[in-house]
Amino acid sequence: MIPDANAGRPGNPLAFPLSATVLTLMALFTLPVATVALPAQPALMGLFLLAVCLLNGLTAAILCMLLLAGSPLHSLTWVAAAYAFSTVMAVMQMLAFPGIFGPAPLVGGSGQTAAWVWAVWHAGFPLLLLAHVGQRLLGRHEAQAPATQILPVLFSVACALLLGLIVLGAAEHLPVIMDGYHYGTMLRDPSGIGAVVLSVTALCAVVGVTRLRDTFDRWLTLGQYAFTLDVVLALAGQSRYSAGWYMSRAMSLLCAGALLMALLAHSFRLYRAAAQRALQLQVEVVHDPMTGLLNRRGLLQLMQTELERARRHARPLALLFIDMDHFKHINDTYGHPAGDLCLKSAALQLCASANRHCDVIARYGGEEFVVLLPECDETGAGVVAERIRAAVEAAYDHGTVPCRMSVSIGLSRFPADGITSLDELIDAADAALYEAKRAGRNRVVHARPEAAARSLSPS
Ligand SMILES: Nc1nc2c(ncn2[C@@H]2O[C@H](COP(=O)(O)OP(=O)(O)OP(=O)(O)O)[C@@H](O)[C@H]2O)c(=O)[nH]1
Repeated sequence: MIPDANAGRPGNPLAFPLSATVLTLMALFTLPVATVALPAQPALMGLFLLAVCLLNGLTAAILCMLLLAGSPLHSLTWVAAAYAFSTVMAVMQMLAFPGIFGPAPLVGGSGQTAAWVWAVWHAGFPLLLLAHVGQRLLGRHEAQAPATQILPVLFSVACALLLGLIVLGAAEHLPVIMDGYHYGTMLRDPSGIGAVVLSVTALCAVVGVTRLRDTFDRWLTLGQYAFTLDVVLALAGQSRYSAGWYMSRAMSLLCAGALLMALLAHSFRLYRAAAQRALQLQVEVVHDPMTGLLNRRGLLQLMQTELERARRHARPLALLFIDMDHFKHINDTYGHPAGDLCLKSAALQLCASANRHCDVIARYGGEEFVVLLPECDETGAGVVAERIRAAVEAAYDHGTVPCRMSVSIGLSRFPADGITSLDELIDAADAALYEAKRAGRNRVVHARPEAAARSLSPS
């Protein structure tokens, strides 16, 4: 379902079964003592609802952001809606629960307002998950634009607000499901039975449709499993502040946190993959894939820096412009793969011949290379150029290429008369290279920039 998140990462296979086992054991240990009354902690309920609200809200927000960003998580749009619904209902329950903001509830005088908010909440969440299952069964999510996918979330928030406000305002007129702290009647009432049936149905539907195929399916299922246990334990407890009631709060938190953990792990993996790709692109954009040398873009970036450094510290800088001789003939006679092999071999000879740490070697384009030699005067550069020429020529004797090959090299230097910029340094070397070709190839020619400048200037 989400290829980008799970590519090559099946996740820890034990995490899901272990978590499900822990939830089951927690429920099994609690059920026999579910009705045991424990000390009332309304302030704890405030903290709990705040946490549930934050966890659900974060889950919904992250899902919405991923949806808007065009993530392939698009089939989770109704899941985002369900968590958004839970967020609003948690706020409603905070307002309706006595003892959080004062002895009386902030809104809704009736003692059963909070119970009705709970009933609506625990019917709405599984219903929205069933909508998610329906959407996956119909496969309707693929074609929708990212912004359209947020509509179910807006719809669920509107429903939660409307239903919540109705319950807050009219709970006194609804059937009685709360007697003091006791809500045992919900076990026989549609409000309780409905919540159980919907939760179990949603759980079975999620398992049946997703078949727990990927990480998200598993954590979504775990969240719904915790939600179902939340409903069962709350009803089994039959009254506020019973063991079952407290354990159901814990389950509610786990439901809110399960998918959030999976989303955070997903976001972390996405971020790490993006950061690695960005680094990789930074390298790729300045390198030639065939030879592994710098490409023209990378070379020009470095050259500018080296020229400024040479100018500032009055140090010499030399440039070799290198072109393979009769390379078209090599391609035509031996084929392009052989031509490529020759280029790679020539690149290796360049690296072996200009081997100072500061030397810069680049593939300028096609069968042209440039070697930049910082801290190297004309004599030294001539030695390196001759070494390169001889090494390329000797490659055939060493059996690394299928044919004889040679290079012509133009050498320019800085400082020199008439050379003040990068372009002039390159042009001077290029002109010298042209001289080398004209003079018969397989040779090194030193630039005479003053002469070149004179010859280029219109008479
Ligand atoms: N195999 C291969 N050939 C390339 C590559 N890049 C450029 N070439 C070839 O290099 C050849 C360059 O030919 P020309 O510019 O005519 O130069 P040349 O044949 O070397 O002749 P001179 O430079 O005058 O000695 C062309 O046939 C290009 O197709 C490459 O990456 N691989």
